[in-house]
Amino acid sequence: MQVDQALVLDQVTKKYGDFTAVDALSFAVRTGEVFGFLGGNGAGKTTSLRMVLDIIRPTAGSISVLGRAPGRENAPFLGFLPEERGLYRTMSAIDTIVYFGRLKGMTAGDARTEGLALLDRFGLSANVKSTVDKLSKGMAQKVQLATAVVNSPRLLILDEPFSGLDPVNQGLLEDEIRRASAKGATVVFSTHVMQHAERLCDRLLLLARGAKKFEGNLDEARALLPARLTVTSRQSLAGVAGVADCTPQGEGDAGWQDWAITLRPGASSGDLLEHCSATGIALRRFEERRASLHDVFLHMVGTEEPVK
Ligand SMILES: Nc1ncnc2c1ncn2[C@@H]1O[C@H](COP(=O)(O)OP(=O)(O)OP(=O)(O)O)[C@@H](O)[C@H]1O
Repeated sequence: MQVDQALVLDQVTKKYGDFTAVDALSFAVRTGEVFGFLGGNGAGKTTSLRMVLDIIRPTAGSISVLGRAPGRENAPFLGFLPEERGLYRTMSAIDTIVYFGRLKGMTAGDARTEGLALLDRFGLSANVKSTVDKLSKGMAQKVQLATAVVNSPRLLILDEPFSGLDPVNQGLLEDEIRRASAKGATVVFSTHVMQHAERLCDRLLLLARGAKKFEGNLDEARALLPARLTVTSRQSLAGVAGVADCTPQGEGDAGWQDWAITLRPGASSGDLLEHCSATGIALRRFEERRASLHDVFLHMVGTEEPVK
């Protein structure tokens, strides 16, 4: 059965004693999208994903995974890369992948064929028979990624998948996420590195101290921040409607001055440009500085999560 929403959390809370790790969290991941699950250390990302996978149970609220409650029946359709990586050290790379493929209901033959193709794609064709303890950390992580995608899951969940990978392998992982998505999978990945999310996500959720701060797409996230502009004009634009701040930059040149402008929330740079042309304010430069997801994150979440 195809469901419109691959994953739904409804008012999910997880408490450890008196401590609330996840606080009445609600969100939905649409079928086929790449969804970023973002938050700083201790925000509650791993706790949430573990509840989705039925490793731990919520204190309150409900979860729907591919239209069903979390549980073993979902295994054939799911792929999971846990934050704490762990494989049997004395098992070979290919046997490890076949083992996980079998757990998800694949035949040994199919798991082996797909496993060999994955090892080849991940640059590990010379390590097919190497035992995990003979692999570097990054290589072992790629084997673990292969165990997560071997069954071509409908829902692929990756907990901090980029940590521990060098830039080349981070790129390879981004490609793998795009590949899974192109094949129709829904992908949810957690990260505190905003650049990956910026490049990959259709939509994202910002989590802080267990609670949702934002859910939406990148443009919606950027719109949360007041627009910033760099303008070169002969006069200050302070006092013009929509301008919150107008600060001179540098020395100026023959009457022309650079200004760093911050608009009021909701004010648009287009309106400001129109005002300048309508009132005859001469401009040599008018550039909007696009907010990064990192800026949004700092604005919404602040820099610090409580360290426990
Ligand atoms: N078994 C547990 N018992 C008590 N507290 C826990 C337990 N597991 C997690 N926590 C607490 O719940 C909070 C959320 O932890 P979680 O691992 O979900 O965060 P995270 O967003 O994945 O962080 P990180 O990016 O650092 O991995 C933290 O404050 C953590 O200390």
